[in-house]
Amino acid sequence: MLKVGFVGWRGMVGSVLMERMAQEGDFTGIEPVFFTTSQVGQQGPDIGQPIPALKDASDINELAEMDVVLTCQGGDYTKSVYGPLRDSGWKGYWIDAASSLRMDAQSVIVLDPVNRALIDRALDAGGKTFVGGNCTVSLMLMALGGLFEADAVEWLTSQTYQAASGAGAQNMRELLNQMGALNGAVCAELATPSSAILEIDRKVTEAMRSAEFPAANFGVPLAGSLIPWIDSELDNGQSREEWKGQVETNKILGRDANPVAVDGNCVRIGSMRCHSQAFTIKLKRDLPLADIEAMLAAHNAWVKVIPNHREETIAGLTPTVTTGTLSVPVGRLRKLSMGPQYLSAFTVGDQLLWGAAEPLRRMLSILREL
Ligand SMILES: NC(=O)C1=CN([C@@H]2O[C@H](COP(=O)(O)OP(=O)(O)OC[C@H]3O[C@@H](n4cnc5c(N)ncnc54)[C@H](OP(=O)(O)O)[C@@H]3O)[C@@H](O)[C@H]2O)C=CC1
Ligand SMILES: N[C@@H](CC(=O)OP(=O)(O)O)C(=O)O
Repeated sequence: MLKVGFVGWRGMVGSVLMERMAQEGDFTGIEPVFFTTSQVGQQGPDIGQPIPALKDASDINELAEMDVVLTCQGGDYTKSVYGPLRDSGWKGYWIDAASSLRMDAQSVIVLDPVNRALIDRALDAGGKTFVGGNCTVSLMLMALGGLFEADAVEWLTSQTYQAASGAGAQNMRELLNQMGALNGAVCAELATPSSAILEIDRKVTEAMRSAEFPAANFGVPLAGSLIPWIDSELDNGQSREEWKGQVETNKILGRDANPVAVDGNCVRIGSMRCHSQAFTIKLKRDLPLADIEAMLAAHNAWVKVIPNHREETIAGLTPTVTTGTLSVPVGRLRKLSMGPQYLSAFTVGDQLLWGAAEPLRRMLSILREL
């Protein structure tokens, strides 16, 4: 039975992973051991079976007892523990949510509905390090997998609308506090139907710009606004989040030698945990729209093609309907006026599920079946 050490299980991504594993009965058939960076000796999560007290996540000897270490603890943890653990001679499987090891030559970025063959080849070749992809990249490939599988994409540009959850749990709270602060600034006027909208707008703007506005985590207002920069700044003018688009897409697809160009703008908006993305896709050939829809729909069990009509779109292609589900709706599919090889598409996905926890859960299942 696989001895699996879980690190980061009580964080936001880790909690979603625990929930999914419980739903799928994934704790049967493994021996789970829970680790912590702050609560050594305390009780681990209730998973319906006895588990030992929490172990120290920095203890290399304890980690080396595991067949698999699955971490959602974050990049700093990975950087401090992975090297020493491997250097100790540990030959176990490392499954990670953080980005630090993604581009490492030894690691595979896992998204099995898209790259199961590549994962299997890596396992056959003795690969031991499997990392979840960036959320926008994974969600894009779940939505557009059919087009990539058919090698129909010449290049792609994406404009993202990324949720607060991508920045962490505190940021989700801050978004709600910002919404509350905006409402609080004008609740008297809102209760009076005759109050002037421009006066309401002036007060909202004043509240947003005030030094008291709760923005310690985002640094600036998100509610009532947006933030067109995610992650750090690179020398070429891209944000790191934008850079991940091309490098991770091609690594997942195993196309490093013949990469597809992927670039765009990554923007934080006031959604809770669903990332949305608008794509302009240059196709390699002029495919009929019906064929494109069929290709996309057939690619995996979670993608859902939404007909390009107003009612279906506003009912089925939003964060509100998608949040908390594994469904990846893709719609607004139409040829652009630039020509028949230019396709427009829009997708939404839960960034904590397919964007983070689900590929890791499924990688563990693949190991369990070996
Ligand atoms: N947020 C996202 O959208 C995505 C995140 N990731 C990766 O996953 C990593 C973890 O992200 P995320 O889950 O947001 O991190 P969290 O900040 O929610 O959790 C990280 C750790 O913080 C510790 N912690 C301290 N106080 C608390 C508390 N009150 N509640 C829960 N945990 C607490 C826990 O460690 P301990 O039990 O040891 O104290 C926990 O494992 C990221 O750094 C990133 O690398 C990957 C994809 C998407
Ligand atoms: N950067 C993503 C979330 C995330 O954690 O991404 P990554 O796993 O690539 O660091 C966002 O802010 O929406």
